[in-house]
Amino acid sequence: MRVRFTKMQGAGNDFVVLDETRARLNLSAAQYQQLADRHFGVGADQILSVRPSPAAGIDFEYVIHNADGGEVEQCGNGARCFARYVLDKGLASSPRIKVQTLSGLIEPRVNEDGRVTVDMGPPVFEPARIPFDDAGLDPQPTGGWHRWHLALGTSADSTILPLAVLSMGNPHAVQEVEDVDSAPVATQGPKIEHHPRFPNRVNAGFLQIVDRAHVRLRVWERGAGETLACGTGACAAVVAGIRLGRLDSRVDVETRGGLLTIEWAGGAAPVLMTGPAVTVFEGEIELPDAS
Ligand SMILES: N[C@H](CCC[C@H](N)C(=O)O)C(=O)O
Repeated sequence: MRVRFTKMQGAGNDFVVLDETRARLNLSAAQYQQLADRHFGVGADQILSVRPSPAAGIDFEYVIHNADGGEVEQCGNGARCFARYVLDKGLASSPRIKVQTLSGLIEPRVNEDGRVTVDMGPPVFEPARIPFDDAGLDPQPTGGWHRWHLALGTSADSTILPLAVLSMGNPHAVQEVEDVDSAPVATQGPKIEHHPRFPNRVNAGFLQIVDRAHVRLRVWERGAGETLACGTGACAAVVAGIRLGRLDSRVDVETRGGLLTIEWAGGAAPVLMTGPAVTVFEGEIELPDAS
């Protein structure tokens, strides 16, 4: 089947955007994987589908698939590109929209300077809602950092990691490192992603705190591997640092693909994420029929 797409990126996290406002493409997991494949397809970290409003008062449905073909609850960098796309394509009449995702409503707004701010909703800490199996772990997270000490392996000498675990609609496990450039992202990332205490797997963040308003971050993403930036990962890392008492309520997050700004007033307040959203090219691809 022939598929028209728009390639976009937000801080280097890259996407194939599909307009399904007039008709569903009904793609299979294998076809999503094909679109995301950097050798045999277009190449992307995630595939974003723009679908019609599901209910009054909501402008669009926003559906996200990882490069591995699996559907997920949320994608922050993708939300900024989604807002840019529907405005540029004339599908939205306002720069501020309400969007339904698997994890609930988010509100992106395209700013005058072209950057996009998204109300990502409040973070979630209850293990069952992340989901995270904390059975048998220290119920009172130690050291102020609301974190659990997780063994990466089963042998006596396996690494024990102090991980902050929370959800931004999708699950995140964040650890503090001295220097992101030397952090063991490629080796520890997959072990954390597939750790049995995360029944739906997890995104693994590696956070370096530079000062109270500036951090550096790398993320091994569930279903995509290390990406140049992760919007929900930036939200989760800043929320964890604020709960630790180490960060202010507005933080610049330096990622390998660009700068994101995260704001959170604490408690049940929403997390606001601001960053770039760029259209790279338009194209068409011949996809093998659903398998
Ligand atoms: N890999 C994530 C989805 C994409 C999140 C990321 N690209 C972002 O900008 O938030 C997950 O499986 O939950």
